[in-house]
Amino acid sequence: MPDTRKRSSIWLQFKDFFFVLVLSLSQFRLHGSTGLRSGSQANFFPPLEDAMLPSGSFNNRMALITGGGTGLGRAMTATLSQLGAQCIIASRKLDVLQRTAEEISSQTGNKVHAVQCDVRDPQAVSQCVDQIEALTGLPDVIINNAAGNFVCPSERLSPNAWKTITDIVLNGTAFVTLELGKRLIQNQKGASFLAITTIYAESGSGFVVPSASAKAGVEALYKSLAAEWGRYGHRFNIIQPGPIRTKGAFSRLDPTGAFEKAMIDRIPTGRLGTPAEIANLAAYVSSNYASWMSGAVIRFDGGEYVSLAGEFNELRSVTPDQWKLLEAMIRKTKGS
Ligand SMILES: CCCCCCCCC/C=C\C=C\C(=O)SCCNC(=O)CCNC(=O)[C@H](O)C(C)(C)COP(=O)(O)OP(=O)(O)OC[C@H]1O[C@@H](n2cnc3c(N)ncnc32)[C@H](O)[C@@H]1OP(=O)(O)O
Ligand SMILES: NC(=O)C1=CN([C@@H]2O[C@H](COP(=O)(O)OP(=O)(O)OC[C@H]3O[C@@H](n4cnc5c(N)ncnc54)[C@H](OP(=O)(O)O)[C@@H]3O)[C@@H](O)[C@H]2O)C=CC1
Repeated sequence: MPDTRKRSSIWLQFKDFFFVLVLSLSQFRLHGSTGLRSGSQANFFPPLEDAMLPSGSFNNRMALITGGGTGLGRAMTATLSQLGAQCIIASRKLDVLQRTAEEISSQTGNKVHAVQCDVRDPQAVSQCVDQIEALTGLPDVIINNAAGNFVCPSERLSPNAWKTITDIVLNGTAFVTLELGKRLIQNQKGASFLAITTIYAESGSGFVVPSASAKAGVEALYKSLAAEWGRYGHRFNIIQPGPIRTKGAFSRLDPTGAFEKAMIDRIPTGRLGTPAEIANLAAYVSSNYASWMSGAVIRFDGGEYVSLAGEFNELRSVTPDQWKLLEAMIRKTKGS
């Protein structure tokens, strides 16, 4: 390579490295390196971490949680297990699942089973359900939580990138739901189905377009089945979480941490959600206390969605003195 081209390629690599470094350092300086980052108004809204439902609420009940080895799925599994459920967690990485299952079982005293399953593959899903039937019988609670996502400008997406995300999120949820739904119907057993989507399933969002499209499809699937399969004893509900720190989500959606402060600043409750909070909500929706709830779409986001939606919401930054001036200006227009 000629010297000038070599020098410019080294400079480009250095520039990329410098960009990431500056983003990471500014983030560290503003918020510290770890922990639940929050603004001062978060003091009004402290998260409660303990299980909300009475103990034993899930005694003699079986729950399947896809993606239950990590993040939010793990928290939901821990709560259901603590409340008496026998849980089955399913995803691709058996070692991760087994570690989580052992940790939760040893804390709650209730068995957690680990079953390997790639939800993109309908045959694997069918085999996974065979395994579940043999281990525990058909579940009473199904939580479709597994997902894949990354931020990427849409013009950079390959067909396989699109297919990978939509296969995990939409097809995966459909395969699990249809396989279990059919077998439950055959056995005349009702169940609670819950899908974890996200707030942008409703609004759409740039830079996560395969995820937004697939999550919107999941919502249509669950609302449709809520109408069709009530007659078989099935309930279908949806939780749309806002941002909750997990390694899986944050490492793929904000890898440098540079966008986090702006995100928290626009959340009216001034903080991220916690895994325990969504686990309590998922437990309630999946429990018999919610037996009249079906077809519901529950937004659980600290107010982020409405905050992003209202075009005047940025006026929060106007000070009382500035309001005096603005009001005077507006009042002067009387009669004009
Ligand atoms: C503004 C601040 C935001 C802060 C956080 C906000 C939080 C709010 C969150 C809201 C919603 C969240 C929704 C979520 O779903 S979060 C959960 C995220 N968790 C996961 O994604 C876990 C599982 N993910 C994975 O296993 C991988 O990331 C996977 C890529 C989705 C699948 O892995 P695998 O099957 O091994 O796929 P490949 O690596 O073979 O890739 C397939 C295909 O995709 C292309 N690709 C992969 N990564 C990227 C990328 N970053 N950019 C562009 N393209 C990518 C890859 O090249 C392959 O395509 P091809 O064969 O054409 O090369
Ligand atoms: N954290 C957040 O801020 C938000 C999260 N959500 C949603 O919450 C849910 C959980 O996300 P979160 O806990 O943050 O992220 P994680 O990355 O921790 O969870 C995703 C899980 O999906 C599993 N998974 C991925 N691909 C497959 C596959 N092909 N087959 C089976 N399982 C698969 C993964 O396990 P494995 O790798 O072993 O397969 C993993 O356990 C997702 O539905 C996500 O969209 C929604 C809004 C906000």
